[in-house]
Amino acid sequence: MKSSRIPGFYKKTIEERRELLKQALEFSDDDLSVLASQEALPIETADKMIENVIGTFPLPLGLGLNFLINGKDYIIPMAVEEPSIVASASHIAKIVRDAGGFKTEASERIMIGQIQVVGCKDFDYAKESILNVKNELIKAANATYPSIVARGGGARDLDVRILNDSPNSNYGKMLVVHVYIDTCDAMGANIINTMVESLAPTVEEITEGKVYLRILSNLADRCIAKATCVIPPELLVTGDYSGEEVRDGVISAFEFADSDPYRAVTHNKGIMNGIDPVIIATGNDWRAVEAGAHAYASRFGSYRSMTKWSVDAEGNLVGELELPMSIGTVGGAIRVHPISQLAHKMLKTESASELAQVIVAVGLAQNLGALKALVTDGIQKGHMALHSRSVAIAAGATGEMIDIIAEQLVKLKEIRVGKAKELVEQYTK
Ligand SMILES: CC(C)(COP(=O)([O-])OP(=O)([O-])OC[C@H]1O[C@@H](n2cnc3c(N)ncnc32)[C@H](O)[C@@H]1OP(=O)([O-])[O-])[C@@H](O)C(=O)NCCC(=O)NCCSC(=O)C[C@@](C)(O)CC(=O)[O-]
Ligand SMILES: NC(=O)C1=CN([C@@H]2O[C@H](COP(=O)(O)OP(=O)(O)OC[C@H]3O[C@@H](n4cnc5c(N)ncnc54)[C@H](OP(=O)(O)O)[C@@H]3O)[C@@H](O)[C@H]2O)C=CC1
Repeated sequence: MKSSRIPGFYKKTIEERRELLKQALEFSDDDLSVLASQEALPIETADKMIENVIGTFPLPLGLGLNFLINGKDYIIPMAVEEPSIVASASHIAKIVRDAGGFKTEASERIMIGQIQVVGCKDFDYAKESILNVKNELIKAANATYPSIVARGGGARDLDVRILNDSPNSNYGKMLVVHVYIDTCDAMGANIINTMVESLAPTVEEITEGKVYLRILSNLADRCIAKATCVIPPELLVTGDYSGEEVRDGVISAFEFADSDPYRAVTHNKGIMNGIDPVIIATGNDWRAVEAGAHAYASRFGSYRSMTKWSVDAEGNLVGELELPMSIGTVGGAIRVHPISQLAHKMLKTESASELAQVIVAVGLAQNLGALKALVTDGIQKGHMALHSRSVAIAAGATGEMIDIIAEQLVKLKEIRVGKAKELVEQYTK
């Protein structure tokens, strides 16, 4: 990779952008041929991916630029329908790049499989009995999936919880076995589910209870990725706003989100604006990551901000984002969807852990992009200017008319479909 810093990329034509991408990634024409194809996901492939297929649903694929993470350049593929997300991520990545880039780290990648047991005669005895044969159960789980063990992963540990133990509980008492599994570079749902299903009969026998659910948990709190950035205030100057004003506004916005779930949910939606498009472009399961991220944001008892923004002793703005990141670089649709294969090739990540770290860095950038706009000019200025093109299309503009109508809407400060329809009518008269 040469550099992810490609100034004015957005002002080029699509052909010119592809050429610049080819140069930046040192790709051949063949590498990018899937982008030029009218049918990036062949219908025959789509028909094998899900059920009752009648077509495909294309999304725009844009590039998050300027990302420097742990000293390495990344061009970030982002599949998303909403305007201004890609621009905003690139905008903040450019600022953070000048501040030395994002720093990231990740925990080991341990996912959780759950086995639910009900109707035990003695729950404490059942728990003790499972823990007494923990090593045998781990061995048995690994025997059902030798290939993941050969790759250096597999079941590592096991734990037992008793739920609804209090006499005042509304629900029946149940025992839940947690199997902790290293799924290597796979998200691992199928690996985990195979393992916990295989253990179920033995667990029933030992606990003298009935097993119902045998499934992974999407609260992947042992599969964590964390990104940080430290930005001097002079890099945050925006129009007439000083860097210190922007920094303090961002911190206050964080404190608002961290104190109020009504704000936290919008703040966190802004973070997922960055995360989901990368998850989708890389063929990963965005429902799994979304569910895990929001549950993790509630881990201290109320729903709070996923990010943390503070000031350090030198007056720099410090941003942090830590999230469960149950993604893979293999498995699921990753090697099936041609665009996802290209996305992985573009990212050049060497492991699922590295990809997880890139994704949280994009989430952190996206949050700052939104907060910086919100504490200065407001969200409408940058966002609506870019949204104006979609509004023009929704009003019936086509071809060169789209940009003309969009510009008129921005000038008139009336970016709405009704106004756009009037302008389209005038234009076509
Ligand atoms: C839109 C910007 C970036 C403009 O911001 P700007 O200051 O006008 O940008 P600039 O002209 O100074 O350009 C700086 C860099 O930004 C990028 N950039 C700049 N323009 C483009 C473009 N057209 N296409 C692609 N990239 C663009 C590009 O990398 C460029 O560098 P260059 O290439 O020139 O060296 C800014 O206003 C912004 O970040 N706004 C926030 C947008 C946002 O957050 N959108 C999300 C949708 S709103 C939402 O859903 C979430 C929310 C807001 O509710 C969350 C919350 O409440 O917390
Ligand atoms: N609640 C949820 O989130 C659920 C999600 N799902 C879905 O499950 C899918 C993900 O499951 P997952 O088990 O990851 O996918 P797969 O079963 O498709 O793929 C994982 C397989 O890839 C192979 N593999 C090749 N290289 C590696 C490597 N370096 N590290 C790890 N494995 C490797 C392994 O098989 P081998 O060793 O044999 O080569 C492994 O079993 C997603 O599509 C998701 O949507 C399904 C159920 C529930």
